[in-house]
Amino acid sequence: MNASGPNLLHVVGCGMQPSTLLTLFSVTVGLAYIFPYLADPFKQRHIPGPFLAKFSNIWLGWTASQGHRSDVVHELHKKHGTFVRLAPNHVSIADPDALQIVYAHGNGSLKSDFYDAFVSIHRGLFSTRDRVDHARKRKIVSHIFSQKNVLEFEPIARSYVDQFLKQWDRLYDAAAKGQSGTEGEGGWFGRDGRLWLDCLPWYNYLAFDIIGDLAFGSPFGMILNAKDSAPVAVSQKDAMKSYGTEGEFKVVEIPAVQILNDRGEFSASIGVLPPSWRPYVRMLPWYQKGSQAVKNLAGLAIAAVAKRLASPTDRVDLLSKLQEGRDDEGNLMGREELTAEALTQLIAGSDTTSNSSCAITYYLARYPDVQEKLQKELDEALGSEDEYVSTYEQVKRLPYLAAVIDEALRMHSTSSIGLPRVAPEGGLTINNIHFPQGAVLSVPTYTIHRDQKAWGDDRDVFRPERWFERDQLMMQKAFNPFSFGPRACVGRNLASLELLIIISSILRRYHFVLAEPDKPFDTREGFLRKPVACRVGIKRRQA
Ligand code: HEM
Repeated sequence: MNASGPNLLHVVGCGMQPSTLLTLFSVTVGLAYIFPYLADPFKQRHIPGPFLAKFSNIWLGWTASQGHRSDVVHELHKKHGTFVRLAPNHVSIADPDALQIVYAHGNGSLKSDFYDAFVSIHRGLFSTRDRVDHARKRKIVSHIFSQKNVLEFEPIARSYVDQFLKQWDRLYDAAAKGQSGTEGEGGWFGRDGRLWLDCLPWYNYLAFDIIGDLAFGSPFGMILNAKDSAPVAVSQKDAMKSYGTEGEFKVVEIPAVQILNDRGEFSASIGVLPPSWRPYVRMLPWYQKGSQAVKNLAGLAIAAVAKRLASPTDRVDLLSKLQEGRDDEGNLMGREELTAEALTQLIAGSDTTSNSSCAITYYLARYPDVQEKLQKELDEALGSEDEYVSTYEQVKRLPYLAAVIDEALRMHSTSSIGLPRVAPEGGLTINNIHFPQGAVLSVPTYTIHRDQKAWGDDRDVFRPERWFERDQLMMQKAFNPFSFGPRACVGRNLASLELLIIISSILRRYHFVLAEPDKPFDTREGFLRKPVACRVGIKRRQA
Protein backbone atom coordinates (compact mmCIF):
# COMPACT_ATOMS: atom_id res chain seq x y z
CA MET A 1 0.00 0.00 0.00
CA ASN A 2 1.40 3.48 -0.81
CA ALA A 3 1.82 6.17 1.81
CA SER A 4 -1.42 7.97 1.01
CA GLY A 5 -3.50 4.75 1.12
CA PRO A 6 -4.34 4.42 4.81
CA ASN A 7 -4.99 8.17 5.16
CA LEU A 8 -7.39 8.18 2.28
CA LEU A 9 -9.17 5.13 3.59
CA HIS A 10 -9.32 6.75 6.99
CA VAL A 11 -11.13 9.75 5.52
CA VAL A 12 -13.41 7.81 3.20
CA GLY A 13 -14.12 4.79 5.28
CA CYS A 14 -13.60 6.07 8.83
CA GLY A 15 -10.63 3.75 9.17
CA MET A 16 -12.43 0.67 7.85
CA GLN A 17 -10.51 -1.98 5.94
CA PRO A 18 -11.18 -2.27 2.17
CA SER A 19 -12.76 -5.69 2.70
CA THR A 20 -15.19 -4.22 5.25
CA LEU A 21 -16.05 -1.40 2.85
CA LEU A 22 -16.63 -3.90 0.05
CA THR A 23 -18.91 -5.99 2.27
CA LEU A 24 -20.83 -2.89 3.32
CA PHE A 25 -21.19 -1.84 -0.31
CA SER A 26 -22.39 -5.33 -1.34
CA VAL A 27 -24.93 -5.44 1.48
CA THR A 28 -26.23 -1.97 0.55
CA VAL A 29 -26.54 -2.92 -3.13
CA GLY A 30 -28.15 -6.21 -2.10
CA LEU A 31 -30.70 -4.49 0.11
CA ALA A 32 -31.42 -1.73 -2.34
CA TYR A 33 -31.54 -3.68 -5.60
CA ILE A 34 -31.12 -7.44 -5.47
CA PHE A 35 -33.60 -8.20 -2.66
CA PRO A 36 -36.44 -6.20 -4.22
CA TYR A 37 -35.69 -7.92 -7.51
CA LEU A 38 -35.84 -11.38 -5.89
CA ALA A 39 -38.84 -10.57 -3.70
CA ASP A 40 -40.64 -9.19 -6.81
CA PRO A 41 -43.57 -7.64 -4.89
CA PHE A 42 -45.22 -6.39 -8.08
CA LYS A 43 -44.85 -9.68 -10.00
CA GLN A 44 -42.91 -8.20 -12.87
CA ARG A 45 -39.74 -10.31 -12.88
CA HIS A 46 -40.81 -12.40 -15.88
CA ILE A 47 -41.38 -9.31 -18.01
CA PRO A 48 -38.55 -8.62 -20.47
CA GLY A 49 -36.72 -5.31 -20.69
CA PRO A 50 -33.30 -3.70 -20.41
CA PHE A 51 -31.11 -5.52 -17.84
CA LEU A 52 -30.52 -2.44 -15.66
CA ALA A 53 -34.26 -1.62 -15.62
CA LYS A 54 -34.95 -4.85 -13.70
CA PHE A 55 -32.95 -3.54 -10.74
CA SER A 56 -33.02 0.21 -10.86
CA ASN A 57 -34.88 3.32 -12.09
CA ILE A 58 -31.55 4.65 -13.34
CA TRP A 59 -32.15 3.18 -16.80
CA LEU A 60 -35.44 5.03 -17.24
CA GLY A 61 -34.04 8.22 -15.65
CA TRP A 62 -31.11 8.17 -18.06
CA THR A 63 -33.29 7.32 -21.08
CA ALA A 64 -35.76 10.11 -20.25
CA SER A 65 -32.95 12.65 -19.89
CA GLN A 66 -31.65 11.83 -23.37
CA GLY A 67 -34.76 13.22 -25.07
CA HIS A 68 -35.93 10.21 -27.08
CA ARG A 69 -37.79 8.06 -24.58
CA SER A 70 -40.72 7.14 -26.84
CA ASP A 71 -38.45 6.00 -29.68
CA VAL A 72 -36.39 3.85 -27.30
CA VAL A 73 -39.49 2.28 -25.72
CA HIS A 74 -40.96 1.68 -29.20
CA GLU A 75 -37.83 -0.24 -30.25
CA LEU A 76 -38.04 -2.30 -27.05
CA HIS A 77 -41.65 -3.22 -27.84
CA LYS A 78 -40.63 -4.26 -31.35
CA LYS A 79 -38.01 -6.52 -29.78
CA HIS A 80 -39.90 -7.91 -26.79
CA GLY A 81 -43.59 -7.63 -27.72
CA THR A 82 -46.54 -6.22 -25.80
CA PHE A 83 -45.00 -6.02 -22.30
CA VAL A 84 -41.71 -4.30 -21.48
CA ARG A 85 -40.33 -3.61 -18.03
CA LEU A 86 -39.05 -0.01 -17.86
CA ALA A 87 -38.10 0.06 -14.15
CA PRO A 88 -38.24 -2.32 -11.17
CA ASN A 89 -41.89 -1.37 -10.73
CA HIS A 90 -43.04 -0.02 -14.09
CA VAL A 91 -44.36 -2.02 -17.04
CA SER A 92 -45.10 -0.53 -20.45
CA ILE A 93 -48.00 -2.20 -22.29
CA ALA A 94 -48.25 -1.71 -26.06
CA ASP A 95 -51.82 -2.79 -26.64
CA PRO A 96 -54.69 -0.42 -27.58
CA ASP A 97 -57.09 -2.53 -25.45
CA ALA A 98 -54.95 -1.75 -22.40
CA LEU A 99 -55.83 1.96 -22.70
CA GLN A 100 -59.38 1.17 -21.62
CA ILE A 101 -58.14 -0.86 -18.66
CA VAL A 102 -55.33 1.34 -17.35
CA TYR A 103 -56.90 4.79 -17.87
CA ALA A 104 -60.65 4.14 -17.88
CA HIS A 105 -63.23 5.85 -15.70
CA GLY A 106 -64.08 3.84 -12.64
CA ASN A 107 -61.10 1.46 -12.70
CA GLY A 108 -59.61 3.21 -9.66
CA SER A 109 -56.06 3.70 -10.95
CA LEU A 110 -54.33 6.92 -9.86
CA LYS A 111 -51.46 8.95 -11.24
CA SER A 112 -48.07 7.69 -10.00
CA ASP A 113 -45.50 9.69 -7.99
CA PHE A 114 -43.99 10.70 -11.36
CA TYR A 115 -46.40 13.66 -11.22
CA ASP A 116 -44.96 14.97 -7.93
CA ALA A 117 -42.07 16.32 -9.99
CA PHE A 118 -44.52 18.68 -11.74
CA VAL A 119 -45.91 20.36 -8.61
CA SER A 120 -45.32 24.10 -8.48
CA ILE A 121 -46.85 26.64 -6.04
CA HIS A 122 -49.69 24.23 -5.11
CA ARG A 123 -50.91 20.91 -6.55
CA GLY A 124 -52.90 21.74 -9.68
CA LEU A 125 -55.49 19.86 -11.69
CA PHE A 126 -52.76 18.14 -13.73
CA SER A 127 -50.41 17.22 -10.87
CA THR A 128 -52.80 16.26 -8.08
CA ARG A 129 -52.84 12.51 -7.42
CA ASP A 130 -55.58 12.42 -4.86
CA ARG A 131 -58.93 11.24 -6.22
CA VAL A 132 -61.08 13.55 -4.07
CA ASP A 133 -58.89 16.61 -4.67
CA HIS A 134 -58.89 15.87 -8.41
CA ALA A 135 -62.66 15.43 -8.60
CA ARG A 136 -63.15 18.76 -6.80
CA LYS A 137 -60.79 20.65 -9.11
CA ARG A 138 -62.04 18.92 -12.24
CA LYS A 139 -65.61 19.85 -11.39
CA ILE A 140 -64.63 23.52 -11.21
CA VAL A 141 -62.50 23.49 -14.35
CA SER A 142 -64.34 21.12 -16.70
CA HIS A 143 -67.38 23.33 -17.30
CA ILE A 144 -64.99 26.16 -18.30
CA PHE A 145 -64.05 24.00 -21.29
CA SER A 146 -67.53 22.95 -22.30
CA GLN A 147 -68.17 23.51 -26.00
CA LYS A 148 -70.45 26.45 -25.18
CA ASN A 149 -67.86 28.22 -23.04
CA VAL A 150 -65.03 27.51 -25.44
CA LEU A 151 -66.95 29.30 -28.18
CA GLU A 152 -66.86 32.41 -25.99
CA PHE A 153 -63.04 32.25 -26.18
CA GLU A 154 -63.04 32.06 -29.99
CA PRO A 155 -62.75 35.83 -30.65
CA ILE A 156 -59.64 35.97 -28.44
CA ALA A 157 -58.02 33.03 -30.24
CA ARG A 158 -58.89 34.48 -33.67
CA SER A 159 -57.48 37.90 -32.82
CA TYR A 160 -54.04 36.35 -32.28
CA VAL A 161 -54.19 34.30 -35.48
CA ASP A 162 -54.95 37.62 -37.18
CA GLN A 163 -51.88 39.23 -35.56
CA PHE A 164 -49.78 36.23 -36.57
CA LEU A 165 -50.82 36.40 -40.23
CA LYS A 166 -50.23 40.16 -40.34
CA GLN A 167 -46.72 39.62 -39.01
CA TRP A 168 -46.00 36.96 -41.63
CA ASP A 169 -47.44 39.20 -44.35
CA ARG A 170 -45.22 42.04 -43.18
CA LEU A 171 -42.16 39.80 -43.14
CA TYR A 172 -43.08 38.40 -46.52
CA ASP A 173 -43.40 41.87 -48.08
CA ALA A 174 -40.22 43.08 -46.42
CA ALA A 175 -38.32 40.00 -47.51
CA ALA A 176 -39.52 40.45 -51.09
CA LYS A 177 -37.81 43.88 -50.97
CA GLY A 178 -34.60 42.19 -49.85
CA GLN A 179 -34.92 42.89 -46.09
CA SER A 180 -34.25 40.10 -43.56
CA GLY A 181 -36.17 39.58 -40.34
CA THR A 182 -34.76 40.17 -36.84
CA GLU A 183 -33.35 37.30 -34.80
CA GLY A 184 -36.76 36.38 -33.34
CA GLU A 185 -38.53 36.73 -36.68
CA GLY A 186 -36.07 34.63 -38.69
CA GLY A 187 -37.12 34.93 -42.26
CA TRP A 188 -35.17 35.66 -45.39
CA PHE A 189 -36.25 35.77 -49.00
CA GLY A 190 -34.63 33.52 -51.51
CA ARG A 191 -34.88 30.36 -53.54
CA ASP A 192 -38.12 29.90 -55.41
CA GLY A 193 -39.42 33.38 -54.50
CA ARG A 194 -40.35 32.21 -51.01
CA LEU A 195 -39.94 33.53 -47.50
CA TRP A 196 -37.90 30.97 -45.58
CA LEU A 197 -38.26 30.74 -41.84
CA ASP A 198 -38.47 28.39 -38.86
CA CYS A 199 -42.21 28.21 -38.14
CA LEU A 200 -41.76 26.60 -34.68
CA PRO A 201 -40.93 29.81 -32.72
CA TRP A 202 -43.84 31.55 -34.45
CA TYR A 203 -46.27 28.84 -33.40
CA ASN A 204 -44.89 29.18 -29.88
CA TYR A 205 -45.48 32.96 -29.91
CA LEU A 206 -49.01 32.35 -31.14
CA ALA A 207 -49.94 29.65 -28.63
CA PHE A 208 -48.41 31.55 -25.69
CA ASP A 209 -50.20 34.78 -26.59
CA ILE A 210 -53.55 33.02 -26.92
CA ILE A 211 -53.27 31.10 -23.67
CA GLY A 212 -51.55 34.01 -21.87
CA ASP A 213 -54.53 36.15 -22.74
CA LEU A 214 -57.07 33.46 -21.86
CA ALA A 215 -55.41 32.38 -18.64
CA PHE A 216 -54.19 35.73 -17.28
CA GLY A 217 -56.11 38.38 -19.14
CA SER A 218 -53.18 39.82 -21.04
CA PRO A 219 -50.97 38.36 -23.77
CA PHE A 220 -47.20 38.20 -23.44
CA GLY A 221 -46.88 40.22 -26.65
CA MET A 222 -44.70 37.52 -28.20
CA ILE A 223 -46.23 37.77 -31.69
CA LEU A 224 -45.92 41.56 -31.89
CA ASN A 225 -42.38 41.56 -30.51
CA ALA A 226 -41.41 38.33 -32.31
CA LYS A 227 -39.69 37.39 -29.09
CA ASP A 228 -39.91 34.62 -26.49
CA SER A 229 -40.22 36.82 -23.41
CA ALA A 230 -42.54 37.04 -20.40
CA PRO A 231 -42.41 38.89 -17.02
CA VAL A 232 -41.54 36.86 -13.93
CA ALA A 233 -41.79 38.04 -10.31
CA VAL A 234 -38.35 38.37 -8.73
CA SER A 235 -39.73 37.73 -5.24
CA GLN A 236 -42.60 35.26 -5.39
CA LYS A 237 -43.49 35.99 -1.76
CA ASP A 238 -43.96 39.73 -2.39
CA ALA A 239 -45.90 39.13 -5.60
CA MET A 240 -48.18 36.52 -4.02
CA LYS A 241 -49.22 39.05 -1.35
CA SER A 242 -49.63 41.85 -3.85
CA TYR A 243 -52.59 42.98 -5.86
CA GLY A 244 -50.45 44.27 -8.68
CA THR A 245 -50.00 47.86 -7.57
CA GLU A 246 -47.02 49.34 -9.33
CA GLY A 247 -43.80 49.03 -7.37
CA GLU A 248 -45.15 46.36 -5.00
CA PHE A 249 -43.04 43.70 -6.61
CA LYS A 250 -40.31 43.59 -9.23
CA VAL A 251 -40.37 41.60 -12.45
CA VAL A 252 -37.71 40.47 -14.90
CA GLU A 253 -38.25 39.25 -18.45
CA ILE A 254 -37.47 35.59 -19.12
CA PRO A 255 -37.79 33.33 -22.19
CA ALA A 256 -41.00 31.46 -21.26
CA VAL A 257 -40.93 28.91 -24.10
CA GLN A 258 -37.37 28.02 -23.20
CA ILE A 259 -38.11 27.56 -19.48
CA LEU A 260 -41.15 25.46 -20.29
CA ASN A 261 -38.92 23.18 -22.35
CA ASP A 262 -36.35 23.00 -19.54
CA ARG A 263 -39.04 22.33 -16.96
CA GLY A 264 -40.63 19.53 -19.06
CA GLU A 265 -37.32 17.76 -19.53
CA PHE A 266 -36.37 18.20 -15.87
CA SER A 267 -39.68 16.99 -14.45
CA ALA A 268 -39.99 14.06 -16.86
CA SER A 269 -36.54 12.73 -16.02
CA ILE A 270 -36.50 13.40 -12.28
CA GLY A 271 -40.08 12.11 -11.97
CA VAL A 272 -39.08 8.56 -12.92
CA LEU A 273 -36.56 8.40 -10.05
CA PRO A 274 -37.57 7.30 -6.55
CA PRO A 275 -38.82 10.29 -4.49
CA SER A 276 -36.04 9.75 -1.91
CA TRP A 277 -33.35 10.36 -4.57
CA ARG A 278 -34.85 13.53 -6.00
CA PRO A 279 -33.51 16.12 -3.48
CA TYR A 280 -29.94 14.89 -4.19
CA VAL A 281 -30.35 14.59 -7.96
CA ARG A 282 -31.68 18.16 -8.07
CA MET A 283 -28.20 19.32 -7.02
CA LEU A 284 -26.56 17.99 -10.21
CA PRO A 285 -25.80 20.81 -12.68
CA TRP A 286 -28.23 19.73 -15.48
CA TYR A 287 -31.06 19.28 -12.98
CA GLN A 288 -30.35 22.62 -11.29
CA LYS A 289 -31.23 24.36 -14.54
CA GLY A 290 -34.57 22.50 -14.64
CA SER A 291 -35.24 23.22 -10.99
CA GLN A 292 -34.74 26.94 -11.67
CA ALA A 293 -37.13 26.65 -14.64
CA VAL A 294 -39.85 25.28 -12.31
CA LYS A 295 -39.37 28.31 -10.02
CA ASN A 296 -39.38 30.76 -12.93
CA LEU A 297 -42.61 29.35 -14.28
CA ALA A 298 -44.24 29.77 -10.89
CA GLY A 299 -42.98 33.38 -10.80
CA LEU A 300 -44.53 33.98 -14.19
CA ALA A 301 -47.99 32.88 -13.04
CA ILE A 302 -47.70 34.73 -9.74
CA ALA A 303 -46.81 38.00 -11.50
CA ALA A 304 -49.54 37.61 -14.11
CA VAL A 305 -52.31 36.81 -11.61
CA ALA A 306 -51.24 39.69 -9.33
CA LYS A 307 -51.38 42.09 -12.29
CA ARG A 308 -54.82 40.89 -13.28
CA LEU A 309 -56.22 41.10 -9.73
CA ALA A 310 -55.07 44.73 -9.62
CA SER A 311 -57.54 45.70 -12.33
CA PRO A 312 -60.78 43.73 -12.05
CA THR A 313 -62.51 43.31 -15.39
CA ASP A 314 -65.74 41.86 -16.74
CA ARG A 315 -64.09 40.09 -19.66
CA VAL A 316 -64.79 36.37 -20.15
CA ASP A 317 -61.65 34.29 -19.96
CA LEU A 318 -60.14 31.34 -18.13
CA LEU A 319 -59.10 33.38 -15.12
CA SER A 320 -62.54 34.96 -14.67
CA LYS A 321 -64.08 31.50 -14.91
CA LEU A 322 -61.56 30.11 -12.40
CA GLN A 323 -62.35 33.02 -10.05
CA GLU A 324 -66.06 32.19 -10.22
CA GLY A 325 -65.62 28.40 -9.89
CA ARG A 326 -67.04 26.88 -6.72
CA ASP A 327 -66.71 23.37 -5.33
CA ASP A 328 -69.59 21.29 -3.90
CA GLU A 329 -69.52 23.27 -0.64
CA GLY A 330 -69.76 26.52 -2.57
CA ASN A 331 -66.15 27.51 -1.78
CA LEU A 332 -64.09 29.66 -4.12
CA MET A 333 -60.40 28.90 -4.70
CA GLY A 334 -57.83 30.65 -2.51
CA ARG A 335 -55.12 32.85 -4.06
CA GLU A 336 -52.45 30.12 -4.18
CA GLU A 337 -54.76 27.57 -5.73
CA LEU A 338 -56.10 30.09 -8.24
CA THR A 339 -52.56 30.98 -9.31
CA ALA A 340 -51.58 27.31 -9.55
CA GLU A 341 -54.60 26.52 -11.71
CA ALA A 342 -53.97 29.47 -14.01
CA LEU A 343 -50.38 28.23 -14.34
CA THR A 344 -51.65 24.71 -15.06
CA GLN A 345 -53.74 26.06 -17.94
CA LEU A 346 -50.81 28.05 -19.28
CA ILE A 347 -48.48 25.04 -19.19
CA ALA A 348 -51.01 22.51 -20.46
CA GLY A 349 -52.47 24.76 -23.16
CA SER A 350 -49.39 26.42 -24.69
CA ASP A 351 -46.70 24.23 -26.18
CA THR A 352 -49.12 21.30 -26.64
CA THR A 353 -50.91 23.48 -29.21
CA SER A 354 -47.77 24.97 -30.76
CA ASN A 355 -46.00 21.61 -31.12
CA SER A 356 -49.11 20.13 -32.71
CA SER A 357 -49.53 23.09 -35.12
CA CYS A 358 -45.88 22.79 -36.06
CA ALA A 359 -46.15 19.03 -36.68
CA ILE A 360 -49.27 19.48 -38.84
CA THR A 361 -47.45 22.12 -40.90
CA TYR A 362 -44.42 19.87 -41.25
CA TYR A 363 -46.48 16.97 -42.63
CA LEU A 364 -48.38 19.25 -45.03
CA ALA A 365 -45.12 20.65 -46.36
CA ARG A 366 -43.64 17.17 -46.57
CA TYR A 367 -46.64 15.78 -48.51
CA PRO A 368 -47.54 18.33 -51.24
CA ASP A 369 -50.48 16.25 -52.57
CA VAL A 370 -52.15 16.33 -49.16
CA GLN A 371 -51.53 20.07 -48.87
CA GLU A 372 -53.07 20.67 -52.30
CA LYS A 373 -56.12 18.59 -51.45
CA LEU A 374 -56.60 20.45 -48.17
CA GLN A 375 -56.22 23.85 -49.81
CA LYS A 376 -58.82 22.83 -52.40
CA GLU A 377 -61.24 21.91 -49.62
CA LEU A 378 -60.55 25.22 -47.83
CA ASP A 379 -60.93 27.28 -51.01
CA GLU A 380 -64.22 25.59 -51.83
CA ALA A 381 -65.59 26.07 -48.32
CA LEU A 382 -64.29 29.59 -47.68
CA GLY A 383 -63.65 30.90 -51.19
CA SER A 384 -66.18 33.69 -51.25
CA GLU A 385 -65.56 34.82 -47.67
CA ASP A 386 -63.18 37.74 -47.21
CA GLU A 387 -62.44 36.90 -43.57
CA TYR A 388 -58.69 36.83 -43.06
CA VAL A 389 -59.02 34.30 -40.23
CA SER A 390 -61.54 31.46 -40.51
CA THR A 391 -64.26 31.03 -37.93
CA TYR A 392 -64.91 27.79 -36.09
CA GLU A 393 -68.35 27.64 -37.66
CA GLN A 394 -66.82 27.68 -41.15
CA VAL A 395 -64.29 24.92 -40.61
CA LYS A 396 -65.68 22.64 -37.89
CA ARG A 397 -67.11 20.13 -40.35
CA LEU A 398 -64.50 20.00 -43.11
CA PRO A 399 -63.73 16.29 -43.35
CA TYR A 400 -60.30 16.48 -44.97
CA LEU A 401 -59.12 19.18 -42.55
CA ALA A 402 -60.19 16.96 -39.64
CA ALA A 403 -58.42 13.94 -41.17
CA VAL A 404 -55.21 15.94 -41.72
CA ILE A 405 -55.18 17.15 -38.11
CA ASP A 406 -55.94 13.69 -36.69
CA GLU A 407 -53.36 12.00 -38.90
CA ALA A 408 -50.67 14.51 -37.87
CA LEU A 409 -51.59 14.05 -34.18
CA ARG A 410 -51.27 10.30 -34.73
CA MET A 411 -47.82 10.58 -36.31
CA HIS A 412 -46.65 13.25 -33.90
CA SER A 413 -48.60 13.06 -30.67
CA THR A 414 -47.01 15.70 -28.46
CA SER A 415 -47.97 13.43 -25.54
CA SER A 416 -46.19 10.28 -26.66
CA ILE A 417 -44.81 8.63 -23.52
CA GLY A 418 -46.87 6.13 -21.59
CA LEU A 419 -48.54 8.16 -18.81
CA PRO A 420 -47.88 6.22 -15.58
CA ARG A 421 -50.79 4.99 -13.44
CA VAL A 422 -50.80 2.92 -10.24
CA ALA A 423 -52.87 -0.30 -10.24
CA PRO A 424 -55.72 0.08 -7.70
CA GLU A 425 -56.83 -2.26 -4.90
CA GLY A 426 -57.42 -5.68 -6.44
CA GLY A 427 -54.89 -4.97 -9.20
CA LEU A 428 -55.49 -4.96 -12.95
CA THR A 429 -55.44 -7.85 -15.40
CA ILE A 430 -54.26 -7.23 -18.94
CA ASN A 431 -53.92 -10.00 -21.56
CA ASN A 432 -54.19 -12.58 -18.75
CA ILE A 433 -51.32 -11.05 -16.80
CA HIS A 434 -52.31 -9.85 -13.36
CA PHE A 435 -50.62 -6.76 -11.92
CA PRO A 436 -51.16 -6.38 -8.17
CA GLN A 437 -52.14 -3.20 -6.38
CA GLY A 438 -49.29 -0.68 -6.50
CA ALA A 439 -47.81 -1.82 -9.83
CA VAL A 440 -47.03 1.13 -12.11
CA LEU A 441 -48.41 0.66 -15.63
CA SER A 442 -48.33 2.81 -18.75
CA VAL A 443 -49.48 2.51 -22.35
CA PRO A 444 -47.08 4.27 -24.76
CA THR A 445 -49.04 6.53 -27.12
CA TYR A 446 -46.20 6.63 -29.67
CA THR A 447 -46.32 2.86 -30.08
CA ILE A 448 -50.13 2.60 -29.94
CA HIS A 449 -50.26 5.18 -32.75
CA ARG A 450 -48.20 2.72 -34.81
CA ASP A 451 -50.22 -0.39 -34.02
CA GLN A 452 -50.45 -2.48 -37.18
CA LYS A 453 -53.98 -3.80 -36.52
CA ALA A 454 -55.44 -0.37 -35.95
CA TRP A 455 -53.56 1.62 -38.57
CA GLY A 456 -52.52 -0.88 -41.25
CA ASP A 457 -49.26 -1.84 -42.90
CA ASP A 458 -48.49 1.74 -43.92
CA ARG A 459 -48.74 2.94 -40.30
CA ASP A 460 -45.40 4.78 -40.53
CA VAL A 461 -46.65 6.94 -43.41
CA PHE A 462 -48.63 10.18 -43.05
CA ARG A 463 -51.81 9.44 -45.04
CA PRO A 464 -55.03 11.25 -43.95
CA GLU A 465 -57.05 9.09 -46.36
CA ARG A 466 -56.79 6.19 -43.89
CA TRP A 467 -59.36 8.02 -41.74
CA PHE A 468 -61.99 7.44 -44.45
CA GLU A 469 -60.99 3.87 -45.27
CA ARG A 470 -60.33 1.96 -42.09
CA ASP A 471 -62.51 0.71 -39.26
CA GLN A 472 -63.49 3.86 -37.32
CA LEU A 473 -64.01 2.07 -34.05
CA MET A 474 -60.63 0.43 -34.13
CA MET A 475 -58.88 3.70 -34.98
CA GLN A 476 -60.71 5.68 -32.31
CA LYS A 477 -59.79 3.01 -29.75
CA ALA A 478 -56.11 3.41 -30.63
CA PHE A 479 -56.10 7.20 -31.02
CA ASN A 480 -54.76 8.66 -27.80
CA PRO A 481 -53.37 12.21 -28.27
CA PHE A 482 -55.59 13.58 -25.49
CA SER A 483 -55.51 10.44 -23.30
CA PHE A 484 -58.58 8.60 -21.96
CA GLY A 485 -60.65 8.53 -18.79
CA PRO A 486 -60.95 10.89 -15.84
CA ARG A 487 -57.48 12.39 -16.37
CA ALA A 488 -57.88 12.96 -20.12
CA CYS A 489 -57.25 16.44 -21.48
CA VAL A 490 -59.81 18.81 -20.02
CA GLY A 491 -58.92 21.45 -22.64
CA ARG A 492 -59.59 19.24 -25.65
CA ASN A 493 -62.46 21.39 -27.00
CA LEU A 494 -60.30 24.49 -26.85
CA ALA A 495 -57.33 22.67 -28.40
CA SER A 496 -59.48 21.40 -31.30
CA LEU A 497 -60.98 24.85 -31.89
CA GLU A 498 -57.51 26.42 -31.92
CA LEU A 499 -56.03 23.82 -34.28
CA LEU A 500 -58.94 24.09 -36.73
CA ILE A 501 -58.72 27.89 -36.85
CA ILE A 502 -54.91 28.08 -36.95
CA ILE A 503 -54.37 25.45 -39.63
CA SER A 504 -57.25 26.47 -41.88
CA SER A 505 -56.33 30.18 -41.75
CA ILE A 506 -52.61 29.71 -42.30
CA LEU A 507 -52.97 27.06 -45.00
CA ARG A 508 -55.51 29.07 -46.87
CA ARG A 509 -53.14 32.03 -47.03
CA TYR A 510 -49.76 30.31 -47.53
CA HIS A 511 -48.28 27.43 -49.46
CA PHE A 512 -45.51 25.55 -47.64
CA VAL A 513 -42.44 23.58 -48.69
CA LEU A 514 -39.73 22.11 -46.47
CA ALA A 515 -36.32 23.76 -46.48
CA GLU A 516 -34.63 20.37 -46.14
CA PRO A 517 -37.10 17.78 -47.48
CA ASP A 518 -34.77 14.83 -46.93
CA LYS A 519 -34.13 15.56 -43.26
CA PRO A 520 -36.29 13.66 -40.75
CA PHE A 521 -38.51 15.65 -38.37
CA ASP A 522 -36.10 16.26 -35.50
CA THR A 523 -37.70 16.04 -32.04
CA ARG A 524 -36.70 16.21 -28.40
CA GLU A 525 -38.84 14.72 -25.68
CA GLY A 526 -39.24 15.68 -22.05
CA PHE A 527 -42.79 15.25 -20.85
CA LEU A 528 -43.89 16.28 -24.35
CA ARG A 529 -42.42 15.27 -27.66
CA LYS A 530 -41.41 18.57 -29.24
CA PRO A 531 -40.13 19.50 -32.67
CA VAL A 532 -36.64 21.01 -32.50
CA ALA A 533 -37.26 23.21 -35.55
CA CYS A 534 -39.32 23.25 -38.73
CA ARG A 535 -37.74 25.32 -41.51
CA VAL A 536 -40.14 26.01 -44.32
CA GLY A 537 -40.43 28.17 -47.41
CA ILE A 538 -43.77 29.99 -47.65
CA LYS A 539 -45.48 31.62 -50.63
CA ARG A 540 -48.60 33.75 -50.34
CA ARG A 541 -51.60 32.26 -52.10
CA GLN A 542 -53.96 35.26 -51.86
CA ALA A 543 -53.61 38.96 -52.43
C1 HEM B 1 -53.17 19.85 -29.01
C2 HEM B 1 -53.27 20.28 -27.78
C3 HEM B 1 -53.33 19.41 -26.56
C4 HEM B 1 -52.97 18.10 -26.36
C5 HEM B 1 -52.40 17.14 -27.40
C6 HEM B 1 -53.23 17.77 -24.98
C7 HEM B 1 -53.03 16.52 -24.41
C8 HEM B 1 -53.26 16.21 -23.09
C9 HEM B 1 -53.01 14.92 -22.48
C10 HEM B 1 -52.47 13.71 -23.20
C11 HEM B 1 -53.35 15.01 -21.17
C12 HEM B 1 -53.21 13.91 -20.10
C13 HEM B 1 -51.92 14.13 -19.35
C14 HEM B 1 -51.60 13.14 -18.25
O1 HEM B 1 -52.45 12.35 -17.87
O2 HEM B 1 -50.48 13.16 -17.76
C15 HEM B 1 -53.81 16.35 -20.94
C16 HEM B 1 -54.25 16.81 -19.71
C17 HEM B 1 -54.63 18.10 -19.49
N1 HEM B 1 -54.77 19.10 -20.43
FE1 HEM B 1 -54.38 18.97 -22.43
N2 HEM B 1 -53.73 18.87 -24.35
C18 HEM B 1 -53.83 19.90 -25.28
C19 HEM B 1 -54.30 21.17 -25.06
C20 HEM B 1 -54.78 21.63 -23.87
C21 HEM B 1 -55.34 22.96 -23.65
C22 HEM B 1 -55.53 24.02 -24.74
C23 HEM B 1 -55.64 23.04 -22.33
C24 HEM B 1 -56.24 24.18 -21.54
C25 HEM B 1 -56.07 25.40 -21.77
C26 HEM B 1 -55.28 21.78 -21.71
C27 HEM B 1 -55.43 21.48 -20.37
C28 HEM B 1 -55.15 20.26 -19.80
C29 HEM B 1 -55.26 19.99 -18.36
C30 HEM B 1 -55.64 21.00 -17.30
C31 HEM B 1 -54.94 18.63 -18.17
C32 HEM B 1 -54.96 17.86 -16.85
C33 HEM B 1 -56.34 17.23 -16.72
C34 HEM B 1 -56.54 16.36 -15.48
O3 HEM B 1 -55.59 15.76 -14.98
O4 HEM B 1 -57.70 16.26 -15.06
N3 HEM B 1 -54.78 20.94 -22.68
N4 HEM B 1 -53.76 17.07 -22.11
